Amino acid sequence: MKYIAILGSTGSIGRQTLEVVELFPQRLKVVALAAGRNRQAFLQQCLRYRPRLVSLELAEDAKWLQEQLAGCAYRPAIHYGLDGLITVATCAEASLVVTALSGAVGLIPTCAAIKARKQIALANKETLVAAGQYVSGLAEQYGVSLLPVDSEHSAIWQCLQEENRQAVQRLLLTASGGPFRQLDQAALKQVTPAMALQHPNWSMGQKITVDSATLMNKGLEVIEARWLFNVDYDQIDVVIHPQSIIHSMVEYGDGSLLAHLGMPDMRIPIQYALSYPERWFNQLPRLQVNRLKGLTFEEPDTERFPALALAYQAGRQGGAAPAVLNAANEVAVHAFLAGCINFLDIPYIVAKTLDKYQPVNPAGLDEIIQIDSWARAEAQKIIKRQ
Ligand SMILES: NC(=O)C1=CN([C@@H]2O[C@H](COP(=O)(O)OP(=O)(O)OC[C@H]3O[C@@H](n4cnc5c(N)ncnc54)[C@H](OP(=O)(O)O)[C@@H]3O)[C@@H](O)[C@H]2O)C=CC1
Ligand SMILES: CC(=O)[C@@H](O)[C@H](O)COP(=O)(O)O
Ligand SMILES: [Mn+2]
Repeated sequence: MKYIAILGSTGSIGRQTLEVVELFPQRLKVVALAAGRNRQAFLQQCLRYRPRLVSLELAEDAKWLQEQLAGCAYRPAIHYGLDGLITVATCAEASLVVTALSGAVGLIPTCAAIKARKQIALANKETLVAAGQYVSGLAEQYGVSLLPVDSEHSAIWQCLQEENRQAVQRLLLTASGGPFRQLDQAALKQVTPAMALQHPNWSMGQKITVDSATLMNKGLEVIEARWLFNVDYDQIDVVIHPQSIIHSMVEYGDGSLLAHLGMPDMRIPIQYALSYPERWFNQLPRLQVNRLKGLTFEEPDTERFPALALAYQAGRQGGAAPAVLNAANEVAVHAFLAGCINFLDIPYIVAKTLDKYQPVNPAGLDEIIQIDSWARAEAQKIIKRQ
């Protein structure tokens, strides 16, 4: 039996993780759950999975949950806030923590889980973008594996052969291109949040869906791949593949390309991270290769979608530049969703925040968090000046 804690259980990845848990009741058990503000959904999850330890973002919601469960035989320990996330991430009973929070809020609890020697099923890519060097060093120090959940990274992980690691030439991340792949600059300026939230192939949380539309998601994934697989940026390429059937590829030095194909269904990579090193049978819908109409590929256009180039630039610059990129992007996406800025302002705000940043090599987590806060404040100032 694997005992699991989930950070972000009410979100897209969190809910799909619980679906996978339901497929394997003899093998997976939920022992701790944490969520944000969706207290109704969280209450239902608590009643269904009966984790002993739970947490919500706000104290008032934790109190509300306590009241809802007052008459029940089931009485979990209820926490809240950042301390609550850390408590769930370090839950004594859990051997594996699924990090499914959205944004850099995942960084501190993930580090706490690593220090508590939990295996990490990592969906929260922003953790590795903001602090890739620190987090991968910490994982090595504590002998903890970072098991990829992100579909592209799961694909690469499955195409990497340990005996051939030296022969890897490059990683090829596929990108759908998002809903605006074929729009010109003038049309991009006019797109609304509702349009940006219509991903062509995947149903996901709001932040990552907007990131997919700007191609920032692929930029964050390039940085995530650099740290998960310990490769140089020169060895990571992005190719647009609008069908999202090939989830990524690994090119070897002899000219062989290994690709991972599957339905665009996050339960598959989530299950693999939970089952690893085993591969379990399931009844999920299968990819019918004979029914595919065609798989196509294009170069990404970084003129129309500059976020991808910004992420490569920040990644190559190193130090705290990726943390700045990530923080500014979180603020800009939030402002776009709130209707305060237009779609093209997102990469503009990220670029301007990076311009203001004085390069530093952060000494540790505290400094990374300080720089993250600084970048958020700078991005807000730029938005106010718009
Ligand atoms: N969705 C997908 O298919 C994929 C997602 N990812 C990555 O996985 C991560 C999660 O994405 P996704 O599931 O789409 O995101 P969602 O927005 O759907 O879910 C985010 C989760 O985090 C919780 N949360 C947010 N802020 C806080 C906080 N301050 N304290 C406690 N809980 C909080 C939310 O709680 P609540 O809703 O209760 O407020 C929710 O449970 C992201 O890093 C994303 O990039 C990677 C690949 C695919
Ligand atoms: C499902 C998943 O892993 C997402 O990160 C997805 O890849 C987003 O799609 P894009 O390829 O459009 O960024
Ligand atoms: Mn992905």
